[in-house]
Amino acid sequence: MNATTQMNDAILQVEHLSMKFGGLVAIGDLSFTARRGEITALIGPNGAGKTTVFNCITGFYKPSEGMITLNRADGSSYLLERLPNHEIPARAKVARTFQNIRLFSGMTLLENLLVAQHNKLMKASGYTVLGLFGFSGYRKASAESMELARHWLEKADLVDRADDPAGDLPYGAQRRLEIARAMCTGPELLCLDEPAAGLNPKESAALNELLMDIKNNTGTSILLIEHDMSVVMQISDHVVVLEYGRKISDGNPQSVRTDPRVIAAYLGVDDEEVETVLTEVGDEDVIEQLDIGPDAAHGPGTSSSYLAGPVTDTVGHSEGERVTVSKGASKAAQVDARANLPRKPSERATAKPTGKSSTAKPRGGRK
Ligand SMILES: Nc1ncnc2c1ncn2[C@@H]1O[C@H](COP(=O)(O)OP(=O)(O)OP(=O)(O)O)[C@@H](O)[C@H]1O
Repeated sequence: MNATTQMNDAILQVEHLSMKFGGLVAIGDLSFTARRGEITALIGPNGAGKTTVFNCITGFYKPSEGMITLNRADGSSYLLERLPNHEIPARAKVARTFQNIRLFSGMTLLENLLVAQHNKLMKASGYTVLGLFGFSGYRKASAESMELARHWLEKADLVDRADDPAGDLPYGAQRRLEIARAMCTGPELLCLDEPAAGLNPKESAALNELLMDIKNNTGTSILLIEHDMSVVMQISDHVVVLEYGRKISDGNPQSVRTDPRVIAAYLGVDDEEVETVLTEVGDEDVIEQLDIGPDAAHGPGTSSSYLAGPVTDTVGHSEGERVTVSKGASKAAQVDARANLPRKPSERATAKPTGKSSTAKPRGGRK
């Protein structure tokens, strides 16, 4: 694969992105790529910086440093951090949904999908009232908008409720309507912020089906923030993991799932599974870490600049050795530090589960 092909394969390139809020470094030197036609998931514990990354991509925040490049299928590229906010959906073709549903709840489902196409319709009217009645271009655009709205209502399995107010829909259906509305803008990159939050298993399955349909049958690539690991593991092609604003893992779902740094930072798997995986990688120290629970001293909210800081901390090791890690080090960094310790081969071979039950949970709860 040559360099040009690789460039075209990347719909989104995030390079050395940093976002600071006063003394708080919410994102620190983050780089990753989302490939065209794939579902890329951005995961990490609460406060890891996922929504901040979305806000930088979609123009809500201007990053402190770094470059965000959107490569459209027609070969044009846009530096999103330099594009005015309103041009990001219109020119770069990036659409997003939010953690909190933002539908027009008093409008019908159909009206919600037509409003999303307002710009296209206004353009076709020539921006005049006369245009609304006189231009054949407007009538054609209007018919196309209705057709597109109907298409996405069908895809979202909502066509039977087209004339109901959006606010009357069950929660899972509202989530699908939001995605349908975003798809009516014809995005090349669809950014979804926790689309499965609050869904029951049946609604979650319907969401997975809709997202797989988008992936397989449209040219739209998906970037997804999600806490629901059943969604992430089932539909993602590529997973990027953040902790304290830094990338700690990047790969396919299977490799990320078994990465000890991820397990230590973001316990999105069953307790038994955590122990099995850690035993397989021979790291009993991490299991002990998990039993201690979340590292409140290093968590968000307790430090005004927890990514930076030369202060060091000395951590006792079960075999009497001592590992020095930076005081602000994340659990992932501590796992890395321990991984560098010399170990006797015989000890590695005989590593056994401790039999202790891991009690640590992902930091914080869902919003
Ligand atoms: N506008 C802001 N001003 C100050 N701090 C902010 C702002 N937005 C985000 N932060 C801080 O940046 C850090 C990352 O927040 P962010 O919401 O991006 O995390 P997240 O990974 O999306 O979390 P969650 O999973 O809970 O949604 C947090 O410490 C948060 O308090």
